[in-house]
Amino acid sequence: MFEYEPVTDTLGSAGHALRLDMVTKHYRSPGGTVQALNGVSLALEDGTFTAVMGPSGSGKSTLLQCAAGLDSPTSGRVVVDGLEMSGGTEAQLTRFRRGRIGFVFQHFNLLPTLTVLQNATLQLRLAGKRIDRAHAVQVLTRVGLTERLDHLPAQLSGGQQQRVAIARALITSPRVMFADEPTGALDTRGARDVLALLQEAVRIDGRTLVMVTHDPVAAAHADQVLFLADGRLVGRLADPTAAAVADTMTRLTDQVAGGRVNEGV
Ligand SMILES: Nc1ncnc2c1ncn2[C@@H]1O[C@H](COP(=O)(O)OP(=O)(O)OP(=O)(O)O)[C@@H](O)[C@H]1O
Repeated sequence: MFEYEPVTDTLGSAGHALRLDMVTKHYRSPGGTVQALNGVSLALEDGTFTAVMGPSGSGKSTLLQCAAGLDSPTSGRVVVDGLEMSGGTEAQLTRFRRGRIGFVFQHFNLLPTLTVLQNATLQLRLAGKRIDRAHAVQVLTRVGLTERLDHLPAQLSGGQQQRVAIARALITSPRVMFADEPTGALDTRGARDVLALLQEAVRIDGRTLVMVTHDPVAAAHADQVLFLADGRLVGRLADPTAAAVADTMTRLTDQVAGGRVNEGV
């Protein structure tokens, strides 16, 4: 029996792969309390690609960590696949994430002593699931790594390592995939390949993707861009172009510098 109860309130989660209701996150630091997130609410439909942007320190990584169940909000709730995730023990959260949530990190987070195939199937192994080698090879073929199954991460380029990380996330068939600066450590070509694969995960497999990025070109691959400033959502751009994203970011950064965040972008 699963520990988390389905959400049956009047706000309605139907069709929403991910929903955040008034999520706040406060950190205690030597200088006092930092309000990293200040009442963030959003609802993302199935099979959509959302980029999250904002000035440094605006709360992007905190938002991703809380939405992905890697950290707990101070208040508010996170609903994935119609089930509330907030709260619970670390073991319960880990079980909840399995099969629902995939994560792609900026620095790949591969284990250096495991091969490509072993890294890609690690989550299944940790969950005690049977490894379907044919399926794993199929996913690795799709990300262009058929010839590299027995290589170690150190024998791969950055772009190839990130493709292993994408395969690792895809193999568990998650409802929602989170990517934190997935192209931040890659050259232009590596970044382009990774963005194409992430787009494919949404368009072909119907995954819901949330990606934090500083790069307007990367953000322009998404269906929409959400802008954060001082821990609040302050704007949204649908069908973004790189130029429109860059322009909005410039205005937002100027507003933050001038203390005019509440004007919206
Ligand atoms: N563990 C922590 N302890 C204390 N403060 C934290 C912690 N993590 C984040 N913060 C603070 O919370 C705020 C939001 O940080 P966060 O990393 O989410 O921002 P960001 O938008 O991702 O920034 P960047 O673009 O620079 O990566 C910042 O003021 C940061 O200093």
